[in-house]
Amino acid sequence: MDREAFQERFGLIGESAALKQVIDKVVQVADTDITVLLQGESGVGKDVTAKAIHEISNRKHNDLVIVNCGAIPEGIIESELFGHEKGSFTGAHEAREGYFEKANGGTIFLDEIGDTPANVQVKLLRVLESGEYFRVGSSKLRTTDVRVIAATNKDLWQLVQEESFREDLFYRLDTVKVKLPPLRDRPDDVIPIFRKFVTEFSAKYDSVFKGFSDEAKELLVSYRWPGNVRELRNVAEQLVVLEKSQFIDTDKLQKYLKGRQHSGATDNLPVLADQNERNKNGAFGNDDQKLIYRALVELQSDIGDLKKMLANFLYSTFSQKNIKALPQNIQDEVNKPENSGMDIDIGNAAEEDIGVESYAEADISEEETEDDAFSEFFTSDDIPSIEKTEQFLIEQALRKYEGNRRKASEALGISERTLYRKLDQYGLQ
Ligand SMILES: Nc1ncnc2c1ncn2[C@@H]1O[C@H](COP(=O)(O)OP(=O)(O)OP(=O)(O)O)[C@@H](O)[C@H]1O
Repeated sequence: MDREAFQERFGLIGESAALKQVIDKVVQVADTDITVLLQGESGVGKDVTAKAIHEISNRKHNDLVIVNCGAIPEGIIESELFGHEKGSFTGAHEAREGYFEKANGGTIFLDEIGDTPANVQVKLLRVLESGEYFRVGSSKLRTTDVRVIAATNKDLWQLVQEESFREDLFYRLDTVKVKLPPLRDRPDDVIPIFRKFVTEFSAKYDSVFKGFSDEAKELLVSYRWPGNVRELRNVAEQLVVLEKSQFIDTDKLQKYLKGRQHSGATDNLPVLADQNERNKNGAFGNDDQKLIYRALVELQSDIGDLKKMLANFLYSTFSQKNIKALPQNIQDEVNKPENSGMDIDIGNAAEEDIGVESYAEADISEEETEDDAFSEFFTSDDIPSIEKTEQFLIEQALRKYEGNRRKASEALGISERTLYRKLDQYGLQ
């Protein structure tokens, strides 16, 4: 297959020398079993290229298994990749094959490979070198025959320098490196790709804008496109839908680009108020003020949550003696009833009955407190309602297991899902 046929078949538009070079290399190696490392910023086309390589390889009749190594929680990535045996960890009710097993005979695409945890990197190296691996919880050596395509938006060599990526794995992956250049480095590609998206979206939404001014075209080409082709696609879609029958000049186009026009610290602000959107005194307009206000309120609430989390953590981790050694303002926060891990809503009378308010203040051990609370609660003359008892037990269980909901639900003999529902029902955090 030649370059033009490849571009045509996979809809990869572009006329820049940089893209042509990339495609030539891809076509050259696609029909082999060689490992390919795709490198490039987010949205440059790594995913679509990996799929294309598989589609024209001699493995195309078998599976292409796509794994986003950065999206799988660290605790389960090994079993996801290599599978596990029944009973090998809590929750492993059945034996399960992993992605390498599924991809046997086909291709595995390891996206965001730079995010693979260190303990799994060593196992990846082995399977890449010899095709050998073990399921979690098994000592039986298995083999798989996979072609590996990996992708990263990070500089893997830099990760090696920082010792977060194994050097041997780096060299193993670095066999054929395909660097997909960012869109800003191939301005010749912008208009052709944009045209393709506009045609597609116009057909999809039965909508079209009237045309484009020359200045607007220039702006499209000179814009930095931090989100690369994905961002260009989004802009095309928005213009087709939101600017139906309109003529697009730079002002109109700016609306869809301006949030990302500038680079630097202001990129992190929720609002980028353009000078021309401010009033004559240079003050922010109404909408800007609202957005800034909303952002500040959210920030305040986030800080409040963080304070609570920290206070809860300190309360459950530190002894009262240690808490007393903390600065007074932190002690005050920790000793607030809602942060002392005892924010159950059981009414004042019941609180007094079981001595809840003394938890944060008394210099007594946790175990004594729990025992007291239980005996007082259950020997009280007033029979507490089932609801109050339930709340009390949930709170005690959470307290005993330091907020660990899985352990608490196990102790209570209910599912974790039921526990969540009850916490919600009783307004407990
Ligand atoms: N040259 C191109 N011509 C047409 N469409 C393209 C081109 N390059 C990329 N695209 C499209 O841009 C979008 C983003 O591409 P893709 O998902 O492959 O990027 P990526 O590099 O894998 O991004 P990420 O790292 O975020 O996963 C997709 O819709 C893809 O089809």
